[in-house]
Amino acid sequence: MTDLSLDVPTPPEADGGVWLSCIECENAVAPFDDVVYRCPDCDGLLEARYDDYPDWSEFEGRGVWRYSAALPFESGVSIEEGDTPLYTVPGIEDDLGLADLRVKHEGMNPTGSFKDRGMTVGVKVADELGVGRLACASTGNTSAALACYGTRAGKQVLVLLPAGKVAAGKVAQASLHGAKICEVDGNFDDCLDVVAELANRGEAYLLNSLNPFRLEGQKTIGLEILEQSKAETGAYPDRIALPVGNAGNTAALYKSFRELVAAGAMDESEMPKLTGVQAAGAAPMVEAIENDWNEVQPWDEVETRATAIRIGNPVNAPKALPGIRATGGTAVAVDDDEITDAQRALAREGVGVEPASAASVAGVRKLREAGEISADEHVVCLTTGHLLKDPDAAAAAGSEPVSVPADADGVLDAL
Ligand SMILES: Cc1ncc(COP(=O)(O)O)c(C=O)c1O
Ligand SMILES: N[C@@H](CCOP(=O)(O)O)C(=O)O
Repeated sequence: MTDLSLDVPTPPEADGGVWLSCIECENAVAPFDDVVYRCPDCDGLLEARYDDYPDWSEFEGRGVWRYSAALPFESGVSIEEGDTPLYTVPGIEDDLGLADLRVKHEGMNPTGSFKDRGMTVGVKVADELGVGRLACASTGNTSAALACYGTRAGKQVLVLLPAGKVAAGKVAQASLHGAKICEVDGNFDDCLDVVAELANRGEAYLLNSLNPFRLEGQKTIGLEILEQSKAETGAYPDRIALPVGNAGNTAALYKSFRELVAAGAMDESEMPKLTGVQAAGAAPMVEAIENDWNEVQPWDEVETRATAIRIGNPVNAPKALPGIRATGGTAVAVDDDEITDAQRALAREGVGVEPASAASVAGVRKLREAGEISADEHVVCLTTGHLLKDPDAAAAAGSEPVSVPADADGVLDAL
């Protein structure tokens, strides 16, 4: 398995101190001469590489672009993404018996998910490349963010969704922000195959997390968690638990840690343990970690209430599996009822999330009960999308309204 080294030779044609390198064969590919998503030699995944890596002193401003010294550009197509809250959740923290538990709520981004961080960078790259049509496959959030940022940049946006499997709020967002929506008779993985073929034919620029520049934006989640945790608790977290679908965030957070280590800004031993959580009905990454496999075996049939992570073939697994292992983390599967319980618990702390997001908290509960997380740990759970993304799931997890007559006594009688 690859060690995801950042120490690869700079290609002579690298422009502006950033280029792409294959994580498998370390072949360097100049970024802007060509539109590439995989290594032309071995089909491996690509990662952005830089001449040098910044330390904390080089970051200034707010949001994603605070970290521009670690990104391919100074600025992008922005609507003030990032800078999301790191909430305390004292009720859940007590219940789980943890020294410190925080929730990094990415649902507070402009379109209500972490995808905005990726799109502000990815759409900027698309603009620099001069491409006209942007496309993605999506379980919903990627399509909402791409529609929003792509349209703002004046691009045509095409999104492929698995028919009947995307939450209502997300389809509404993609539609109103101006995307052309195609509903595919297949699951997310089928949609990604189709959109990848369109991209390879040159019909569209792909902005799923297979695009390494999108993950550069998502890297800022890791940088922000570390900075906020240090400021608020005096230390980096011991562990970051996150829901896993296509495994882009796991890959991106690990890259943010590796770059800080390369800059001498963090010791390798300080990297938080990356802890991936999947829905039991879509858990190929968990299967690979549990069996110590170097590759995931794709699942053809996937099902879960957490539709955002209803993914059977996580494209970023070759980047994410080493991240989980190198940080001493793990992966765990939770069932749909455990996800809904965690969604309710978060809502009672004032943190409204969609089902996939609640998987992170459900996973920490499971690992804590199994004794795999100790009481003295400082844990951050990533909650990836807002409650209103999936109003049907929220209503089903909440309580039924009661019908009352239009008078005060009638209301009091119903209490
Ligand atoms: C709300 C939400 N949570 C989690 C995920 C999983 O993130 P990743 O694909 O980076 O593993 C997604 C999409 O994949 C999502 O939309
Ligand atoms: N949950 C995602 C699935 C696609 O993942 P991506 O990160 O590869 O774009 C979505 O919102 O569509």
